[in-house]
Amino acid sequence: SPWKEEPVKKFPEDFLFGAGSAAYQVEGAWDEDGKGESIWDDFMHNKPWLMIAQDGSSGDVASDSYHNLERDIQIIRELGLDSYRFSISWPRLLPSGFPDQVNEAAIQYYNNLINELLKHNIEPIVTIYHWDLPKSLQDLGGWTNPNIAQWYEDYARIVFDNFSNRVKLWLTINEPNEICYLGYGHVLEAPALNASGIADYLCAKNLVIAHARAYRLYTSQYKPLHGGRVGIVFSANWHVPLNPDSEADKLADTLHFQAKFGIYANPIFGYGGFPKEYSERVAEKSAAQGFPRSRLPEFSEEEKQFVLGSYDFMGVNHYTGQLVTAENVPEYAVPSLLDDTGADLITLDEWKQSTSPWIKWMPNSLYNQLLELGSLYPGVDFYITENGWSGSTGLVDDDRVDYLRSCLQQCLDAVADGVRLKGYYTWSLMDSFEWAFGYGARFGLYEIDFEDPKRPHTPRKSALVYKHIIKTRAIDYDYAPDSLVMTIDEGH
Ligand SMILES: CCCCCCCCCCCCC/C=C/[C@@H](O)[C@H](CO[C@@H]1O[C@H](CO)[C@@H](O)[C@H](O)[C@H]1O)NC(=O)CCCCCCCCCCCCCCCCC
Repeated sequence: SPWKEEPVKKFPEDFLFGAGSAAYQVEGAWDEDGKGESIWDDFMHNKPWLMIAQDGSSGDVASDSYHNLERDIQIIRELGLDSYRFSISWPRLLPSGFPDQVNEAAIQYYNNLINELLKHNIEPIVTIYHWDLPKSLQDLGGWTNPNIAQWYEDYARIVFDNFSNRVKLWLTINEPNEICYLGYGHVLEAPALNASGIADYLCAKNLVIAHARAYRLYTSQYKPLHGGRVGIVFSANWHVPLNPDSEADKLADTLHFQAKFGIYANPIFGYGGFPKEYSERVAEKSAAQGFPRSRLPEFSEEEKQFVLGSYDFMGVNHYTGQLVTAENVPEYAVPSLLDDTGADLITLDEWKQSTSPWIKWMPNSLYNQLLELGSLYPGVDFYITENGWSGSTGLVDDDRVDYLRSCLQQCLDAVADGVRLKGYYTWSLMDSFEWAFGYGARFGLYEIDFEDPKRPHTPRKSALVYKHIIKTRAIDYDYAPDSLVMTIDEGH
């Protein structure tokens, strides 16, 4: 392999280096040009007390990308990215949620973005759904209503009809666990349903079927014409038993992994349906709690076969890791997913803390995660679709530089050890609306001044370091930029 023969490990020429964003986090223009209301518009406007930031912020204007397409293209070109990840807003494209009206202004905006990227040889990778469900569909039950699989396929068809002649890499859904568990099981994300152990499980089944419908639609009708590839994005943070010799900790780790990852990945990439151990656990708990059937729904044999194998690759979002234990587990709500797992999560004080309370720097977590995924799903191609470090305002972001280099080194090491990793997208291109944390957690390679109506952008040190890595396709730990000035290089 070329990876092992190089004295300094280098990324191959066809490895995609990118950066990412999501519509609600950057676009703004929340009610302009015919856009419909999303569950995040509703959450921020009507339930602000649920926000962690408690500052009344919202994505109404965000980074104002809807009005600053040229600026976004400029910074992507300055960085020399091979690829840019962005999402399409379902309520911007289909204001009612259904294809009865298709918003021409949305088609125009995404067409312009895609065309500009291609003009500069930047490969678009498009997320079809990154959390901004039309509120009208949530009023009908959202992801807990089995009809959503059909609604999502209808939406995906409009997306493919308009953009698949130019977009070759598709991500159906971003982070099922965060959608279902944090949004339907908790109040940490929209729609804040707070019905864990029931709504999150209904969501999980409907979501993987929706994904499979979009995948099969693409494969039968668009792939023969355009030859693209379709995947789904999971959040995969690294977990190991706190005490590797404890059978109880090992079981808690397995069940926790299945609850947060396996119930989404196994139906598509594994042996079909929900994972066996977790299904048995929830069935036992449900019976003991007086439910007439398991709270975890079942797949029919036909559904299992329809979903199984519905992928061309797996997108992986990775930020951190935790240790899992069955000891001193808090009294979780009953029923709830956490109660079903019987697990508690621990982090160590010596791991560096980011601005986001849930991200600590667990050494080597990305390498370990990639190795585990590579061995669980041999032959599958992977992309790191998100990885990043949150800080605060300021341009000299040395922690982010260190984290970036370390994570890219772990990618190189994983590939050298046989993992089929095809690309890496840092999160994120620019500062953006960080969900329940508002503008308090900054992930951007570019800083955005949210106080200024023009939303000016300024490169951080990490932007220059990432640019150098992309250009040389290697990690030079001694590289330090002379200044923080960014320009577009010849050929970009
Ligand atoms: C008695 C027990 C009560 C149980 C309460 C359960 C609470 C669960 C807490 C779970 C916290 C973990 C949240 C992590 C979410 C991330 O996976 C997710 C990643 O999303 C992607 O990342 C980008 C950066 O965030 C984002 O911009 C991008 O769009 C997206 O694709 N991130 C989010 O969902 C953002 C909002 C998270 C809100 C979390 C609130 C955390 C509250 C405090 C947690 C304490 C930390 C404990 C650490 C260990 C826990 C796992």
